[in-house]
Amino acid sequence: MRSAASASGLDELRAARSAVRGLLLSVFVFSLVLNLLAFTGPIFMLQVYDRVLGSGSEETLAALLALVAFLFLMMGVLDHARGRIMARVAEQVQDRLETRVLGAMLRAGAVSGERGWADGALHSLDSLRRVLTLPVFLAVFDVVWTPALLAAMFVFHPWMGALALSGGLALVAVSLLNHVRTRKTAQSAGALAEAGRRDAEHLYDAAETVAALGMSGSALARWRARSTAAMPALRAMSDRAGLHGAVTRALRMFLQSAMLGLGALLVLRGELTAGAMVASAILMGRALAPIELMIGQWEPVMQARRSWSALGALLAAHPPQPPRIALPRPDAVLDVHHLTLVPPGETHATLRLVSFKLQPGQAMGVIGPSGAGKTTLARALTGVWPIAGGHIRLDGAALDQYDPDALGRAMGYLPQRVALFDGTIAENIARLDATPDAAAVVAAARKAAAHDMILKLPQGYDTRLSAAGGCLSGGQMQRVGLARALYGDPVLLILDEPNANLDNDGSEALNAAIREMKAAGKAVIVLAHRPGAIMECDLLMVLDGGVRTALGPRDSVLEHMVTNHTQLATATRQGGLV
Ligand SMILES: Nc1ncnc2c1ncn2[C@@H]1O[C@H](COP(=O)(O)OP(=O)(O)OP(=O)(O)O)[C@@H](O)[C@H]1O
Repeated sequence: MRSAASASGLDELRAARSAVRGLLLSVFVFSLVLNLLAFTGPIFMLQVYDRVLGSGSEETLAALLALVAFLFLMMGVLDHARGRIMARVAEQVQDRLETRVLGAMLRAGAVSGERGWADGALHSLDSLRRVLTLPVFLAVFDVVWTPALLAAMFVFHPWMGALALSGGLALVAVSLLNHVRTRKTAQSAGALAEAGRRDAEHLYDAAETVAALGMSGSALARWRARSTAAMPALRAMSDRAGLHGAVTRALRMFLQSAMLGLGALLVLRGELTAGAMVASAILMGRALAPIELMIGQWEPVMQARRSWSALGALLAAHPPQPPRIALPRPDAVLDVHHLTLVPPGETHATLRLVSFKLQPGQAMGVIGPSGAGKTTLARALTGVWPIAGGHIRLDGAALDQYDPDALGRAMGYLPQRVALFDGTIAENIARLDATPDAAAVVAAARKAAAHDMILKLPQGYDTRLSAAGGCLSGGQMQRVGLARALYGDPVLLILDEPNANLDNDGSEALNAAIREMKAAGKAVIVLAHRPGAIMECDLLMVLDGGVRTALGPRDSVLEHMVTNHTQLATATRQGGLV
């Protein structure tokens, strides 16, 4: 079921793998040659023991040594080249997937707000890239030649072949047994370690609150409890890994001695030459090396397998955006009809059958108590949350008919909690544009009354900010956020609690910006608690419990509310209402 759900994502991953097929083929060919060259040592031993020692010819020994030196040099060169090619394979796979994974991750974050997605996806991509550069991946190319090397040992003597084969099978059996016995512990240890890491990150993000509210003792105790809970599983894993390592090492060393012992017995019986005995021991080492490597590095391989599935699921959940025909920049005509929205992952609608229209030059305020659905409406209007019913049309086109980035450029959005990015103030205002338009940056800052405030900073527009705002106060961050919303002359401006952190000057500048937008034929929506923010609004919509309870010219809606309120208060005083 899981594979069906993530099939399209896995197809994308397979397409990335197919793109490096040529490079992988060359690694395969190199591996073939390398495994043929693996016979160099055994053949040399055969020649030395069975020919040179018998004939006593120093010239033959010198010639053989020169040949062997050349062949080992070739092996070294090919092995190095193989490693270099794999590094390029990893680079290309990452290059092909990175943007797509990051895009899917951003969309996942916008919809679910879950930070775990982000960490998980980047970690998965990194573990895929890493496994491609590990020797264990090259061992996969070598292990296919193991049967050929074992067959050569059967040619020396069937018993030698049988011993090597059963030795290899014993190594694999020990590892499979270990894997089966530790699988559940490994999963729970991994999950607990991951949860502990997330906990620590959340604490770090909230470090200021933790310190200010004297929570460090209880926060650390909470984290410690989780970390202690993970210890037994981690200890069991480490003990098992140690035991497994010790058993496989002992088994491998015993196999080497057993091979020489069996060889010696066969030599004594005259069924094998001394050269073949030594050559068999070398061949066995070579044949079992990739198996040992794969056994030793099993965990990164399993991790990469899990990453492959996780990335497949992420890509399937957020498929590539279909190419859309470029629509002309819209006019500020907004038509929202019977809008119904269910937050991602929820079952209940938080907006129901909400309708309104906005024309160029109009500004509408949206008020309502906490939890009424104001921010939800902003998320729907910006196209961040998918709608469950009804429609939103901007200049006649549904939001998903626009290219998401083009739609974003046509809109200005000031969220309730302004998030800034690592970068300069200018880059932040220019929405991280690689080639910001300086004049437009300054114009947007002026409209948001942020220009003078920015100039007073030591580096002005080049002051570096961090995601948490850096050196800016809450009100300054909100002004920079407003300037960013106004950058690029948007046709529709959506402001969520825009004056929450503004002083009088800031509030006045905000109202001036709304006036300017209206005069330029743009539309503005202000979602607010505080009346100061809706001063410039012509229309007012009241939301309550996700439902529109009033809509009309601002003053008449307010008047109606006041009348209702007065009647309500009078009725309550007179005991008319329960
Ligand atoms: N990410 C979310 N997932 C699920 N439900 C959500 C999510 N965000 C908000 N809600 C729910 O949607 C409803 C409307 O919330 P919303 O944030 O839109 O209210 P609001 O009017 O903006 O409130 P406030 O004035 O306090 O900001 C609330 O009942 C809230 O619990």
